[in-house]
Amino acid sequence: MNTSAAPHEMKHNQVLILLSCLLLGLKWTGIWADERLDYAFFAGIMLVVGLPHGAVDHLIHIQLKRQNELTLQSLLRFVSFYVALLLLYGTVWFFFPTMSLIFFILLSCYHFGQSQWYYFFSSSPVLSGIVYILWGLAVLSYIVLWNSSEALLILNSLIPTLTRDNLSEIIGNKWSQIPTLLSIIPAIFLSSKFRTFPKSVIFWEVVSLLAIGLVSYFCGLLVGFAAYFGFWHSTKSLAAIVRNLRSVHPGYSLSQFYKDAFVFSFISIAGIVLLLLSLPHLDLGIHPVMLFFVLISLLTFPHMVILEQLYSRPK
Ligand SMILES: CC1=C(/C=C/C(C)=C/C=C/C(C)=C/C=O)C(C)(C)CCC1
Repeated sequence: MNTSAAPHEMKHNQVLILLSCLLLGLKWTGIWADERLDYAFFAGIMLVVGLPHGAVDHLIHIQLKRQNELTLQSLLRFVSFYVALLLLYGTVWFFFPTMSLIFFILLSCYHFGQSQWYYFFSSSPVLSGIVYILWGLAVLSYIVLWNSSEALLILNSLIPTLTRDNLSEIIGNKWSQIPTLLSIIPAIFLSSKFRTFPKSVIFWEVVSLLAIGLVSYFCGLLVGFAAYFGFWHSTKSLAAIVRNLRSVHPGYSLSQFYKDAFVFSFISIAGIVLLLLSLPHLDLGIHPVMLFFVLISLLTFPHMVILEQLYSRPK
């Protein structure tokens, strides 16, 4: 348990809740109605925090390995490891898309839960792993199941058998109730923390889930995902990364972070834009947003391995 992190996580949650209210206000009043704004918001979030938060993994890696300096040799070794994992996972996606999607979703849920609730755990990797996955599943279900038509359109281009009819046969037509059911276990977990954490910390975690749910429900798939991914996941991971680097390089600042993140953010953006532009010529029959998620999953796979080491490091 890391109770000393609770106050700043609570403040962070409050700021993000405020941002979510602002977003909901813009949507409800009709000021934000143009669909092009949804795409612009999605792209903006990816550029400003989404991609950069995963672009200093090389620095975290050398810091965790207790090497003081980044040498050309250590950078090359790291990049080879990254590219090897990326290519391996890319090949698996190509041959086994359904299995890869399930793997990606479970890993993402774990990664999402970890960035939000890491401070509730210090040991017990099994319990924390289960709780992280369940938290992530609840949040992802708000985003995907409350926007199921949009989500199916994207998913269907990768897995043609994934249709509403086929899914209804498995889970019936009670889609929209699944997110509420999935919220029960994180809620039970939070109530078990009343004795060890201040009530206000628990309260703002509940409101955070509510805010993510409301934005997902009212703002559509793209904005719902971008708001969760950008506001909550990326800024929280980014804060953890900066805190970590600051523990070794006192005075490490946000502007230094963005300078350090520039090269790999630029390479990722250029790669994604290139692949999306060449999509019409590749004849893959895959929806551009789905291709984007596959590309993100490739970049995210090695990133999750590095962040796992950062969060599970003894405090
Ligand atoms: C929203 C959404 C999906 C899930 C996306 C996920 C799970 C993204 C995870 C990103 C991560 C983990 C980034 C890490 O930094 C699907 C199901 C692919 C398609 C429908 C829309």
